[in-house]
Amino acid sequence: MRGLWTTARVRAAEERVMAAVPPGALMRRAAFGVAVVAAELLAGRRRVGLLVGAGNNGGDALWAGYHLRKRGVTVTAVLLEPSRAHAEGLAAFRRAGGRVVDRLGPVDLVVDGIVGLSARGPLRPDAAAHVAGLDAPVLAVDLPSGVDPDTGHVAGPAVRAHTTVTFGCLKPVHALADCGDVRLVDIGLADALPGPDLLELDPADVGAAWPVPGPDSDKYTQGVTGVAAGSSTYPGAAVLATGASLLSTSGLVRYAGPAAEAVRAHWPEAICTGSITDAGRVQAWVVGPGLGTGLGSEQVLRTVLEAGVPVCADADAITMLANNPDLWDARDPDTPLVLTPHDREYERLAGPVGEDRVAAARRAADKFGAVVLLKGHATVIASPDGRTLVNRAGNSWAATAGSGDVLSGVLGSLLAAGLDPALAAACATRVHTLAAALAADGAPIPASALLHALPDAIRTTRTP
Ligand SMILES: NC(=O)C1=CN([C@@H]2O[C@H](COP(=O)(O)OP(=O)(O)OC[C@H]3O[C@@H](n4cnc5c(N)ncnc54)[C@H](OP(=O)(O)O)[C@@H]3O)[C@@H](O)[C@H]2O)[C@@H](O)CC1
Ligand SMILES: Nc1ncnc2c1ncn2[C@@H]1O[C@H](COP(=O)(O)OP(=O)(O)O)[C@@H](O)[C@H]1O
Ligand SMILES: [K+]
Repeated sequence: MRGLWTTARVRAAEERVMAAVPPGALMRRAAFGVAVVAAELLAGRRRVGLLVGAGNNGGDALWAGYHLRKRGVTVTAVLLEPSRAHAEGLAAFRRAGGRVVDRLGPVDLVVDGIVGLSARGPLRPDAAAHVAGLDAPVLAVDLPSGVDPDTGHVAGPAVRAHTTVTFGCLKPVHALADCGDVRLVDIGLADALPGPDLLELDPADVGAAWPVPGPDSDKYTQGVTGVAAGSSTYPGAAVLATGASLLSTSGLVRYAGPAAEAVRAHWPEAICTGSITDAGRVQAWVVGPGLGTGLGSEQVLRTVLEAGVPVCADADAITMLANNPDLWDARDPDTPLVLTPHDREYERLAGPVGEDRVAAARRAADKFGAVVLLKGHATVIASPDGRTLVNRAGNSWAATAGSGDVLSGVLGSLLAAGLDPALAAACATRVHTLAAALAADGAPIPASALLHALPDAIRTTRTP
């Protein structure tokens, strides 16, 4: 499990540590770390260009330039605001033989020291002009300039980093935006940091949490998943969600709804019935994918919410809850509910997502007293108890019709197994992401291919 800390808390920790170490010590450690990674990326090549902004991020770049000069690398620097460039860093850089230039010529690596934790908004025009002309890989100092450190939002021109070297701890940007390969350099902040603001699961965390049958298990003890999804118009959603539940658990999966024939044809092991009223007992429900939003579907949703077991409400279930707030009354507030909206569904439910997806997920989790899984390339999972988990897909192969149905099926089986709902949501998201990468392997895939990669994805998390 990796923690991520917002800039306000990083700054507070830095201040505490800075008071206890010699002046400039933190920057020296940070810059040395940048130089080590730069040397590794250079792999024997010898030309580095620095883009240097007005603050300490530029200072890091200049000191890294100093260390690279000491290793015999040719280093040139563009100072975006010469009068505000970090004075000691610039003096050291020049002393070591670094040259200040107006524009970077041909180089093998660019070090982005334009802006770091104080970044606000996209790159300003002069910085953007220097970045636009780059054709060498970029090593970003702390974060790619132009990307918001706390939200990962990119509102205009920004650096695209091959690698990012960050210091002391990870920040939200590193899980929410594309920072390339992220390297963490220890500058001695750990003891000064409070608990993290965000968490990101490692595959091993997922493997450790995944329910597996033991000697005393049978099909009932592992939790029975109920799937209330699909319609005569959209039977595929039911097939995908039920299949995903079946492939995520060794326990039993029941399907209830008008797509029973289609589900049975694809998944003979599912127990299928045409109506929610004779579905039998389950330990969690998945409701919504392809269900429709008519009166009959509202009744299905009401029945599920009244069942007193954890519920994953997806797709049409979310739309119904948004259109008809009376449906909330059917819910037992003490029973876990996980809402899995994409941005448009979120908007129906709780207004525009806005630039800060973490804040949006937390708002809705508070408002509804539910775990909210806000889907996207970076998925944010907020629990009403304040925990927030993030998962960055790293590839976009899952952006295909029906892949959300697969996610809700996986999540339902983890809820039925009794996992904490926020952990269940984060594990399901992570495995979904891994399955997409494994299935795609560089080429587009339909959601059914993602579905069939679930066992391999789960296996990956369980392999030490
Ligand atoms: N504190 C520590 O102990 C350590 C800190 N360390 C390092 O310090 C970094 C933080 O440094 P920092 O706070 O000096 O500011 P920084 O991010 O360099 O910004 C400078 C100025 O840029 C400007 N600017 C803003 N937005 C912009 C944009 N979009 N496009 C262009 N320019 C923009 C804005 O100037 P303005 O013109 O608005 O006054 C802002 O004030 C941190 O990320 C890490 O690298 C490490 O050495 C480890 C120890
Ligand atoms: N650009 C993207 N990169 C990675 N994953 C994505 C991207 N866009 C969507 N996804 C993932 O794909 C799934 C899509 O779900 P959803 O929008 O509900 O699709 P559908 O309703 O067609 O099943 C979600 O798990 C989401 O996180
Ligand atoms: K930077």
